[in-house]
Amino acid sequence: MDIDVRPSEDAEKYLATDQLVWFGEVTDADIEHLRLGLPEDQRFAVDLPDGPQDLHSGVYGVRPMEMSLPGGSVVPIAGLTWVGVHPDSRRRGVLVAMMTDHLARTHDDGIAISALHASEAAIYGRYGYGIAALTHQVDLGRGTTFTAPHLEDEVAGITTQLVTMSDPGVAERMRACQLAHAGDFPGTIVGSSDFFSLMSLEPPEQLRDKERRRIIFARRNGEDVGFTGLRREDKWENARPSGTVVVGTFTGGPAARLALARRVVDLDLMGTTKLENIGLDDPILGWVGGPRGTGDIKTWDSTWVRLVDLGAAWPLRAYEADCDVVVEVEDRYAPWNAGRWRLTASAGSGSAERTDAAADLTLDVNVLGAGFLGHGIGGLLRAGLVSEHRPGAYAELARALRTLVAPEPSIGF
Ligand SMILES: CC(=O)SCCNC(=O)CCNC(=O)[C@H](O)C(C)(C)COP(=O)(O)OP(=O)(O)OC[C@H]1O[C@@H](n2cnc3c(N)ncnc32)[C@H](O)[C@@H]1OP(=O)(O)O
Repeated sequence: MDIDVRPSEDAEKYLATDQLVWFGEVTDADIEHLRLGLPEDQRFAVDLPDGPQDLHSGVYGVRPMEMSLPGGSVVPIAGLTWVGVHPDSRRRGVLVAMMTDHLARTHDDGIAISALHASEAAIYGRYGYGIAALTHQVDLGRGTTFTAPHLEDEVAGITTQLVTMSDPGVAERMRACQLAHAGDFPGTIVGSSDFFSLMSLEPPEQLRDKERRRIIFARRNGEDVGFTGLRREDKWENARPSGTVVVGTFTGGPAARLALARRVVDLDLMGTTKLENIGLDDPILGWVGGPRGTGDIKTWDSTWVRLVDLGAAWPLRAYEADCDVVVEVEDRYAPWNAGRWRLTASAGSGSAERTDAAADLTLDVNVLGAGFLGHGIGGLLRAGLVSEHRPGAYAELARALRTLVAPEPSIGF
């Protein structure tokens, strides 16, 4: 059955479908959330002929965003989000139709990369997305000490400033800071100003007993040089204050991050600091002497990347090692990518050209997405997810894609 995917012109129906999938009721705040979160022409829907009358059978949306790549370029990407299929329409191919539509539209719009945060691990690999950045969630005790002798001079010049997310100008300051540091932290996703304003929308029914999100800026010579977001949760145990401060992504250079980390483990009346989004090579683990210098530590997938246009995407980033490999790319959902490519990297620059030469490797396009931000993919050959026809060819490709430092996890979107 051919399933038609069209722009949704009915914001309330779109929202109500999303809220059914994500178990909520539509409120005035959700309408504002949708307005800030998704441009009107980036909301798409399916209405199956025998589907629900009052709701869509499926919805998805795209946030126009930017992402930094190895080498420092910051490029436009399609941020796939709000994917949901009505419970009565599940497992009838609605998602397949929506993903096919998304990839074709993104390609037609000249955007080479799509990215997302997945709700479940099993959904997006088949559509060509690979796990391109991992994230740690790390618990730290009150007053954890951080050792970084070669940053101390720089940290001494940094002060911190606590503000509330909804204070005037905060969203703009956050975006400016993120953009300024994105190039040094490949994998950073930079949202539009609306995206940051969206984060300050915290209606009472969502907050319940939580405090509003606060932002701490790191400042040097009167300028912002970094920030992080936090929310404190109040708790008393045996007459002692033992609250938890939940901290989001750190933005800024290493010295700003150190100043911010020291600040968030030293908040009055808190017992534990939960860092929710720390990259695999984040300096935090070095500062505390390794994983046993923390409390609980967990690892999850962060950004999933999809090369929508392989030929256009490959030269957008820089490469730390050379390679020259012929790859047979399997790509069921973006057939314009499928087939044989000569992928090269030389003196930092990449080029992707069509070729008839014999293939050195056969792999799904999701493998290239997984490696595109610099995350190590060498293990996928051992895992049997790549087929190698010329010994050593995969090592060449994986070394070229890998960066010295693992990519930055991104803020959820
Ligand atoms: C970027 C984001 O927005 S992430 C948010 C994703 N949305 C959600 O998790 C909301 C809850 N879930 C849903 O709405 C739906 O179950 C969806 C969107 C995940 C899947 O929609 P469906 O229309 O049922 O998927 P569809 O029928 O097209 O199935 C496509 C294939 O994916 C498989 N699949 C779909 N969902 C899952 C899943 N959660 N786990 C494993 N496999 C899955 C199907 O089995 C099918 O496989 P097949 O081709 O081998 O038969």
